[in-house]
Amino acid sequence: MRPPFTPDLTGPKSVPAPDTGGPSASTPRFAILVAGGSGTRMGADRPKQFLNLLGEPVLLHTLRRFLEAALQVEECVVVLPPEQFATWQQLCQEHQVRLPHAVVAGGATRWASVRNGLAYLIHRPAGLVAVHDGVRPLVSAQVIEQTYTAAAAHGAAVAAVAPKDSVRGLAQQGSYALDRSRLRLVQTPQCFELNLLRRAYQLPELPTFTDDASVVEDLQPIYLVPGDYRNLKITTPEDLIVAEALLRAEQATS
Ligand SMILES: Nc1ccn([C@@H]2O[C@H](COP(=O)(O)OP(=O)(O)OP(=O)(O)O)[C@@H](O)[C@H]2O)c(=O)n1
Ligand SMILES: C[C@](O)(CO)[C@H](O)COP(=O)(O)O
Repeated sequence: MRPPFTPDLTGPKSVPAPDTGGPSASTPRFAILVAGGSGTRMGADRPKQFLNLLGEPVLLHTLRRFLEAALQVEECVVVLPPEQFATWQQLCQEHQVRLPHAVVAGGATRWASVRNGLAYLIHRPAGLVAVHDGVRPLVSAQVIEQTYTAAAAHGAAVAAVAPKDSVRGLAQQGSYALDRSRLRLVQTPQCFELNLLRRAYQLPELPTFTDDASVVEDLQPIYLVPGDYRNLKITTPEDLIVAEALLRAEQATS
């Protein structure tokens, strides 16, 4: 694996004193933005994290959400496919990005990318870490804040929303109705005590790991915080159209 590099480090790096107690208001906050995927379902000419969303790459919007709001994120790690480092560096120059972040090489799966991002935080003795999809550029500061706060209280907290549609399970013959009042659609951020997430990511990868909550849940119950229907994951082409509309609406009211 290539060593991590930092395309732009304008802010001073502070190393906090070791934290001996549980999480508190002063617990350091970290963020891992995973953008190591290839965007197969989008079918674009480049990974969807670099697609243009109202003048800026999707990933830059996401980075701003974490670093421009008053969330006190001390260190932000962006995970990218190693062959895309140069693209991101160029985009950062083009858009004059002054947001301090480290860049780390991703892996073959989201799990491997998160694990690599986590490894970058090795020098941090404790804290709270948010894992967020680089392709969820519309996450609000409120959802991020509430997820960090809940993780401080419960160890593991994940943003989620109730399904709006009816839901059916697949059976060998046909399908059957599920009680949607007992189901939630899981989003990111997913926030954890740093050492809990480290322990979870030391276990072997399973095919059932689709997010971080599924990696952690054998070690710690997952607390759900209200997510936001606007916090969509850009996955297929129509998501980009919806994201543009939502962003325009947000800009019009701010
Ligand atoms: N090896 C991987 C795979 C995914 N991700 C990231 O995890 C998030 C959610 O993944 P998904 O939407 O599935 O992204 P892709 O894997 O890029 O898309 P696809 O499955 O369509 O190829 C994205 O921010 C993606 O970049 C990652 O960091 N490393
Ligand atoms: C992490 C996630 O965004 C939560 O909804 C989702 O599980 C990612 O899934 P994908 O298979 O990588 O699209």
